[in-house]
Amino acid sequence: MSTLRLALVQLAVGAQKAANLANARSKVLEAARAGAQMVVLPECFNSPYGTQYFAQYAEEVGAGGPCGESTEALARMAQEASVYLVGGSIPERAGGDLFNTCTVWGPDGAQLAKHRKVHLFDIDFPGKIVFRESEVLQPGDALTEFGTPWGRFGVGICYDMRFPEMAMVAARRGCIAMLYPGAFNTTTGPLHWELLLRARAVDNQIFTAACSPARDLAATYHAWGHSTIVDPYARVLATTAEAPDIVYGDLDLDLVADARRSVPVTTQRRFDLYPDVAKQ
Ligand SMILES: NC(=O)CCC(=O)C(=O)O
Repeated sequence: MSTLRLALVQLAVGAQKAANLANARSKVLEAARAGAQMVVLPECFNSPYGTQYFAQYAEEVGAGGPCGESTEALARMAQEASVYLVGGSIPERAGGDLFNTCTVWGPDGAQLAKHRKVHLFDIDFPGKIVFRESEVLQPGDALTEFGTPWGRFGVGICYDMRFPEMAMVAARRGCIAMLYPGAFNTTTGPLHWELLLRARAVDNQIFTAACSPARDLAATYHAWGHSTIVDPYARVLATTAEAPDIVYGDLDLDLVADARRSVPVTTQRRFDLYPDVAKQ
């Protein structure tokens, strides 16, 4: 189990939820036919991305199995394709609250994890973009990992990748990769998307991957695209532009130990000098 074929489905997401689910299914099956063993879908894969849409597209999301149209579809497609499926994210309704939530499914269709976006995307980039998820969403309150035959994986959603502590804690707990369904935009994407993925990778000597929706210039939010996989040396292993695509990467898992042997920062930390940094 020292190589993993990972696929990121850069999906064209539109206004019809049923069409988004059907399109996701067909791309997950296509990735599986191409040998993918784990597939990642984008942030907000069943709905356009925007605070005005979340309530309309929201569904309940269980922790122990499917309970709405989208999670039922995810469980079925993981099983049909026989892959580990990181099911992007969907707007989740829980009581009176809404969350931005990722679910993870095993090849038998069992639910392995549920992550609610912890850091909400609230920015004001003068003259470029104002976005405030917190106007309609609540933040999650837990970090998320799941186990596979290849090792443990951490999950974050988009803006979560800006917070190094999250990836650092996952790596110190033994995760070999951080996976981020994400939808950066045409302002922050060119500035920071690849930089952040490579930074999280080099700091922690893990793989990182982020899966975006394809860009739709008719939508209210223009996703950056550029779904990307980075290795533990912070090299870009696979990437794409903004059109619908599937990005494949063959992850040589020995590279995690290899990078840590070559540049042994994991054993050289000086917690005596920064004791307030979580030593997990
Ligand atoms: N959906 C998001 O969280 C977008 C994050 C983003 O664009 C950023 O710059 O951060």
